[in-house]
Amino acid sequence: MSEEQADRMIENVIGQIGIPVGVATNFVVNGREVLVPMATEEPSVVAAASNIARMARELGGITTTTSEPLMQAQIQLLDIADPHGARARLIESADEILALANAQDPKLVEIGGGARDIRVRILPRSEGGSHVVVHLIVDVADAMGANAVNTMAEAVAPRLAELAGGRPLLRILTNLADLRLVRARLAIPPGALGGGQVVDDMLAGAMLAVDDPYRAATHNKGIMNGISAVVLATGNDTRAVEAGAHSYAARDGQYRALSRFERDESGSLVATLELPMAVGLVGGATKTHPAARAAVEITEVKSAAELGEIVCAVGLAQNVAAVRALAAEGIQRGHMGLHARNVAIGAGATASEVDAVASALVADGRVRADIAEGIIGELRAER
Ligand SMILES: CC(C)(COP(=O)([O-])OP(=O)([O-])OC[C@H]1O[C@@H](n2cnc3c(N)ncnc32)[C@H](O)[C@@H]1OP(=O)([O-])[O-])[C@@H](O)C(=O)NCCC(=O)NCCSC(=O)C[C@@](C)(O)CC(=O)[O-]
Ligand SMILES: NC(=O)C1=CN([C@@H]2O[C@H](COP(=O)(O)OP(=O)(O)OC[C@H]3O[C@@H](n4cnc5c(N)ncnc54)[C@H](O)[C@@H]3O)[C@@H](O)[C@H]2O)C=CC1
Repeated sequence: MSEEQADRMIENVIGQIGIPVGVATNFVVNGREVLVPMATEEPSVVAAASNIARMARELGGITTTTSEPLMQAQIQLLDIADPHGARARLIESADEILALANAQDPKLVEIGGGARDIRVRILPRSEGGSHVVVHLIVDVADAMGANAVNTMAEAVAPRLAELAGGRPLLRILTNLADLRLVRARLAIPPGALGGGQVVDDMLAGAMLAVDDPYRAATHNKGIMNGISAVVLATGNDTRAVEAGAHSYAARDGQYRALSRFERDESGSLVATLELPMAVGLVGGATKTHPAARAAVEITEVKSAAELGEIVCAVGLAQNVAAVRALAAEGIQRGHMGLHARNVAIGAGATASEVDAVASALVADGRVRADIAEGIIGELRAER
């Protein structure tokens, strides 16, 4: 991206930060071969996703589904004397409110999207009384949708307040986009994973992440290694997707794993993942960032829904890779093997020394800065 383009994208630009973009290979998603661009600074992430995508091919690759692209804006209403009466009045006027919302975005309506419904929630308020919150549900088509729904929310808020008999306060989308869910499933025979004991141990390890928030945080971080990398590469909003994922992981009141691991009747590992997925092909930086546009082209997707499904497939593959490594040889062998080049550079290796130092670190088995410094010293003494 040129400096001029960057300067138009955000404020007070002083530079740009380069993140490597790798391509995950071996992915078959809903029967289609897909190359997936991943932007990440972390070694072994691209390799791990490619590794499990390869293993999943034997039983047909990764299968995904998605719900409608429905985003929700929240409009908070204050000073309501009769919350239940207000709720009834608002629902009685739903058609008027939807028409007012749709008048804000003729382009979205023209392509088949637009405001679809309202929901009125009455929630207990911690300091006593209740909150009245209206959800405006909008089909955002191929957009991430935040700007689209926020514009509608601000436009309808005064009329909502009038109908409810109070005043509006917050008018903003929720990142807990639980009406815009994406799901992925894969199956791998035990032989490919290292045998039946490895599968049993993967199930036991994954179950700890269902029951224990300390483990769930790390398990889900592994999922987000894949998800955030594709979201970033395609110019989408990583914070929005991350907020959606983590809030969905805590939807029953306890933070849990986003994925589930089981064995099917033939003994194969079956892994599934479901989470909100607010990504778009129009709007935000997806169209303005040249590298993001090129990344989307690599995936050959035609809709935001399809992009979201691929993102989810990569998250699942990444998760299975990490849990397999943890249940088998441990994470350090594969991860540190690929991290060795970073350790070598950090220890001062020059471009011509990096590969030799990394290989020596892997052979030594101790991928550490002090060992790397010693190896560099030896190499230079030999010259
Ligand atoms: C790293 C591997 C894949 C090695 O796995 P391996 O079996 O030792 O390596 P391999 O050389 O036999 O390669 C197997 C396949 O991996 C891929 N692969 C392998 N190397 C490359 C490479 N250089 N470039 C591109 N692709 C690569 C490639 O698909 C290859 O198949 P091939 O193409 O050769 O037929 C494996 O050990 C692995 O999957 N480890 C998991 C690594 C991981 O999860 N890293 C994330 C960082 S750790 C973390 O942040 C999350 C965590 C772990 O805390 C989450 C959690 O706790 O749940
Ligand atoms: N909490 C959050 O997550 C927030 C995120 N944002 C930011 O909002 C941006 C995304 O907002 P958007 O509404 O997606 O962007 P946008 O407003 O740039 O684009 C969406 C608009 O594009 C038009 N459009 C044209 N073709 C379309 C198609 N095929 N499908 C759908 N719309 C089409 C529609 O008029 C639609 O309203 C991101 O940059 C995000 O970072 C902004 C505020 C809050």
